[in-house]
Amino acid sequence: MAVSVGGTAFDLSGPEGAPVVALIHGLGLTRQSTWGDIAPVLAQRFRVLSYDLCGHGQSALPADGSDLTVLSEQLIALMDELGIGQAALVGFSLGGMINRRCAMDHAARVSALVVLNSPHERGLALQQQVEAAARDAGAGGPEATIDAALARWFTADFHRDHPDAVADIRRVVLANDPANYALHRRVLAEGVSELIRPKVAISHPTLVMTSELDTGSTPAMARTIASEISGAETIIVPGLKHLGLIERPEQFTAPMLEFLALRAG
Ligand SMILES: O=C(O)CC1=CCC(=O)O1
Repeated sequence: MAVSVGGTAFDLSGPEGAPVVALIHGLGLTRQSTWGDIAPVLAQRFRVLSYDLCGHGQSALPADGSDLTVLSEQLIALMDELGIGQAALVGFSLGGMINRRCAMDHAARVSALVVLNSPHERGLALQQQVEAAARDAGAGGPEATIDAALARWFTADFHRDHPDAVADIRRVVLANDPANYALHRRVLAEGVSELIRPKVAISHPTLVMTSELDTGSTPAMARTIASEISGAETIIVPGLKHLGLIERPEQFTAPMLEFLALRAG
């Protein structure tokens, strides 16, 4: 692990000189908890950059508030410091909102996008639920939403067969600074509005994936995201929920590798 001048904790692995793939985790998670099983597989072929979002894991708290622009600039500053001109951006959930913001604001720095289990226009009822969760987190921190989140994120089979893995994720989420967690829950709730029918067209090669049973980043949303990006492909992974990439990482790495091998260079 290393820490950038701006206070971002990161890991860089894989062959020097290979195309760079940057991995962006989701709300309340960390680079290691999200990409621990995936980064080593990608690093057999790509130079892999994974890092902790502002105020998450081992990265410094945001200096002055946060939104998708702050989070996208965090990645660009890290790439600048590491001398990375261009990278394929793989973003999970909130990370899949950050990579879309980055593609709009820094098109030339992005070779391709992989948007994983990431939300889009929610409809009134779901939007109100997500905003209520942000208010609950504002009042009670990650404790207030963790039980509902773990039920939404993992299948009943995974809860039964892998209680230790679920407990690990619970610990990671509960370790968050409460104010920072609530702040980023608001970014997750409110940030989608700037991504719907994007004002700046995204035209990068794009793969959009989600899980069949993901109720917050639904298959319909994935198809809509793809419909707004020219030529984007969509894959729906059967039988999994929001954190399908932790439950069955190979279901995500295989199509990602195939896509990135053709498009990340
Ligand atoms: O809490 C949710 O279900 C949504 C979410 C999880 C990680 C992320 O970025 O958003």
